Amino acid sequence: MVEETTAELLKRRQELTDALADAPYDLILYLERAIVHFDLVYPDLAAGDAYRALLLTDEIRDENFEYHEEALKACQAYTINPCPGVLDHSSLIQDLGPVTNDGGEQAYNWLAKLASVRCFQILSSSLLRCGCLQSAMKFCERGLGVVPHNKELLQIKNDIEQAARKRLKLQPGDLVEVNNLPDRGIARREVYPWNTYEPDRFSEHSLSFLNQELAKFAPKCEVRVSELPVLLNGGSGAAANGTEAILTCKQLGIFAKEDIAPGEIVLDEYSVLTANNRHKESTCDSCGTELPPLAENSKAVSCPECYDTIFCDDFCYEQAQTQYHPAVCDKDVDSIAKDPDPQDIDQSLYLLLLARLLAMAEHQGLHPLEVSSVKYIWGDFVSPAQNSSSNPSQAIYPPSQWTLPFSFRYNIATPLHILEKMDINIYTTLSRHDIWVFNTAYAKFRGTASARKNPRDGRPDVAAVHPFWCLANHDCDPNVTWEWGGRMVLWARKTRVVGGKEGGIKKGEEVLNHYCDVDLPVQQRREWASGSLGGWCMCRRCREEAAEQATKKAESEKK
Ligand SMILES: C[S@@+](CC[C@H](N)C(=O)[O-])C[C@H]1O[C@@H](n2cnc3c(N)ncnc32)[C@H](O)[C@@H]1O
Repeated sequence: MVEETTAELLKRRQELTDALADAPYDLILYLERAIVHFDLVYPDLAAGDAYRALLLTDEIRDENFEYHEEALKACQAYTINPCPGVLDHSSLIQDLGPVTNDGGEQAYNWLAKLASVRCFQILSSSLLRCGCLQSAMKFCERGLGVVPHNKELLQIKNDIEQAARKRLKLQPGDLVEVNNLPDRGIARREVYPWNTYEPDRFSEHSLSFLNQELAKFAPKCEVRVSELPVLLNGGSGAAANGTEAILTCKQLGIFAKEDIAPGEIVLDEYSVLTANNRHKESTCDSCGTELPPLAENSKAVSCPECYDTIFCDDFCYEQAQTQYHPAVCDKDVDSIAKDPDPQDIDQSLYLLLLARLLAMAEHQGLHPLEVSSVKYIWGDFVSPAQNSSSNPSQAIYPPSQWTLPFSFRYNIATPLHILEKMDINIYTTLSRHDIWVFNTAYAKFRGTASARKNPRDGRPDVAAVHPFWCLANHDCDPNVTWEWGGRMVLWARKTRVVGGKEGGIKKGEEVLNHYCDVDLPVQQRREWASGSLGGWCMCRRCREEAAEQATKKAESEKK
């Protein structure tokens, strides 16, 4: 029964998405799709639709806005009396006061105002479900500014306050201050049921493409299916220290096709999927390397069209020109998300990686999820069934199985703002720039991006995704080590961490990368893996060291 309903909602979602492709400025369609997304338990996507609808209400009401004509025309396809069903909601029309004239532009201004309040209702209730309390409260208050007695908005305000009291552990008399409300929320991390862009990563076709590419910068390696231990969620005892059989899963990994000598370079990868969150910082716009001080013999070049954009040398400039730069050249996107507040550093870097991906897609004429640097990345997705498993009306939001960090600012408002700055129409390009597309890219970046700290103040300010480097799985006794400075280089270790054995990688062995500092003790390595990978590392070294510690602890307790 429940399944049927989901199938019906998914069908309706597709119909509305198709209708939006034909009528991209129709705010009613956006609102209808928002409701469907909400019912399908994707409140993040509902908020995205309601926000696009809200922007269209502004377009209708201000004739100086860029899409005024188009938005008004789309709205005029509907009657005022009766108005579209999605707007005739609870006591909204009564609260706003009826329209006095049901013909001309005045009447459509009224309809746009009514629609804006409906947007505020959907935005505030959806963002509340994602845990973005500050944005939820701000939209709720904007709605109450228009219809102060609207029961639904008053109820949402009360719910936001309750959620805030719980989350901030406030005492009964404490005031809930909007500007102190937490705004970091969480959304579902999944291959959406309608996402047709995810490849079958284990197919012959995918593996042959990946291996063709890999051969260019890691000639002794190949991509193969690998069997990995399932990361353990909060385990202890036998399950955590390896005296029990461990669960495994299939993923991709990198393997040696030939013997690789100790100290030999295994992989040398160049990527333009980079981000820099400092404004006017002297790093190469393409590869992210710190530029040397200007000197007469400097190889650095600047773009002849927008002088502020600097590249290490002609190679980096060429890469930028062929892969992304023309899409952002002289477009005033440079200052967006730069010099963030300390608590926003990670989000700003992921956002700037998304901005780079959008520029690559635009310049290369591809859907963002088709760009080869992200297409084959696994985003640590959870199945849609598991994500929507709880009963929507009784669930506590956001539920614990949701794992994608989400905020109104970084997942909705700023990506759309960046597109506008790039002169991209955010309505007619919905299929490429829907919120689920941004979320999918974020999921892929979250598990794979590497960041570099600025040596002057220790703050991470440059990030990059190297799609092949990140195919090499982690092990706490790695057989390689790496360095990122313009290019990501992996070397075979001369000596292994465990037992000081000789390094090198034999033909057929897996390349064992390290994503954390392997000199840390097992407990700290596992804490890191829990935060970054989503569970305790179950590699042989972790299991053996945990077992050793458990034995020592048991012996000392006996004494
Ligand atoms: C950067 S990717 C590595 C490539 C990945 N195996 C693939 O198929 O694309 C990181 C993800 O691989 C998996 N992984 C890597 N090393 C692992 C390990 N030692 N144990 C379990 N899972 C691991 C985790 O799911 C992690 O989030």
